[in-house]
Amino acid sequence: MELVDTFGRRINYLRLSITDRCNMRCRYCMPAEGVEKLTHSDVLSYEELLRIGRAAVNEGVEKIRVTGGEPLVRKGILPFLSSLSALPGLRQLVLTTNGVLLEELAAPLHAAGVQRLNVSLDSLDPARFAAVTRGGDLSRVLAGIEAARREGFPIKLNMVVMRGVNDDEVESVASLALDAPFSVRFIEYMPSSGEERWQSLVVPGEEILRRLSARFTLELVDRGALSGPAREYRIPGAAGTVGIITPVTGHFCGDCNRIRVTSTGKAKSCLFSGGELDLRPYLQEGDAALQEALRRIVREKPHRHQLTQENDEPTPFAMSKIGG
Ligand SMILES: Nc1nc2c(ncn2[C@@H]2O[C@H](COP(=O)(O)OP(=O)(O)OP(=O)(O)O)[C@@H](O)[C@H]2O)c(=O)[nH]1
Ligand SMILES: C[S@@+](CC[C@H](N)C(=O)[O-])C[C@H]1O[C@@H](n2cnc3c(N)ncnc32)[C@H](O)[C@@H]1O
Ligand code: SF4
Ligand code: SF4
Repeated sequence: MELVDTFGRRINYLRLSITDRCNMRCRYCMPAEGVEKLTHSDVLSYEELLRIGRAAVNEGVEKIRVTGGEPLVRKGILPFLSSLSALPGLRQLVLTTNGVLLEELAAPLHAAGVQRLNVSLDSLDPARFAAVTRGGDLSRVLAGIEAARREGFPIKLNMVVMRGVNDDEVESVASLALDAPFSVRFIEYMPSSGEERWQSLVVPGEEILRRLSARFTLELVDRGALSGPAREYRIPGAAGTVGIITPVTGHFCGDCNRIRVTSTGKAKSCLFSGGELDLRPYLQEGDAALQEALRRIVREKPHRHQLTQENDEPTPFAMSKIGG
């Protein structure tokens, strides 16, 4: 089976959010307070999430990224990941985390079959890190990244670049790729939670690249079939790579290969726009119904999002609920 949308894009990547809770409150992702907490019964059980994963794999999905909220705060995640990784036909099980709990969980995550980790890292300055994440402890995240490295995980580091907040650190964060095999990615800030004047925080990917080019020689790397949205560059002599993710200024929608499912069971055809389908009623039926629901969401996938820096309409959605 293959999932192909109306624009001929093959959908082989599912981003599965398993919780909307988090042990940090990054200013670009969650409001300081007033996030309505989902109750236990709102959130899908692991059994239901596994059924969704299986249905997606039966439809031709080859890569599942587990995300959140912070996926590592949900109890019982390890047996769930083991079951997910055992799905016949799944080629990649990967996870995005803020790294806070990685020091203790890197080894069991590896044993559970997770193949790669993406870790958020927005500053190398402890005070600034704490400010951006509203209380995050940089030393724990760095210890987590180190533990994941020792465990042999390929690691991508994600930095959301915000003008006047952390953009002066682009070069120093990129330097992490010189000696260690990290793939360091700089992400354009996207509007979240309907905020105003978000445009002033966006540092366009081309500007980030210009700054990196002034410091390093950059050689474009070819993209693979299961690759995410980043444009990646090699620095001659460096152990890792650097890259940009440009959801605002440069559409990668033409190559989009993914759908999303939230922890409450809402399937989303696109991060920003397009339809949402509640999978709960389909979970009451057999797997065939669930697979048909996934085909339906793929049919509704929009060509691209309408977000531009010129667009003043704030987008009313919470990244932490969708999983990025
Ligand atoms: N607009 C948009 N942004 C995305 C999409 N997929 C990922 N992102 C953003 O890219 C950033 C990094 O996402 P990750 O969770 O690390 O996943 P990824 O980049 O797909 O991961 P890889 O498959 O390892 O390259 C996050 O800020 C996401 O919100 C997408 O389909 N559309
Ligand atoms: C929502 S988080 C969930 C996983 C995990 N808690 C983490 O922080 O990596 C997934 C990704 O979305 C990114 N993200 C969240 N809000 C964003 C925003 N407003 N603009 C760009 N990226 C954002 C984060 O940096 C992270 O890489
Ligand atoms: S980006 Fe990740 S760590 Fe930060 S608040 Fe959102 S879910 Fe939590
Ligand atoms: S904005 Fe929508 S269509 Fe574009 S890459 Fe992201 S999910 Fe795909």
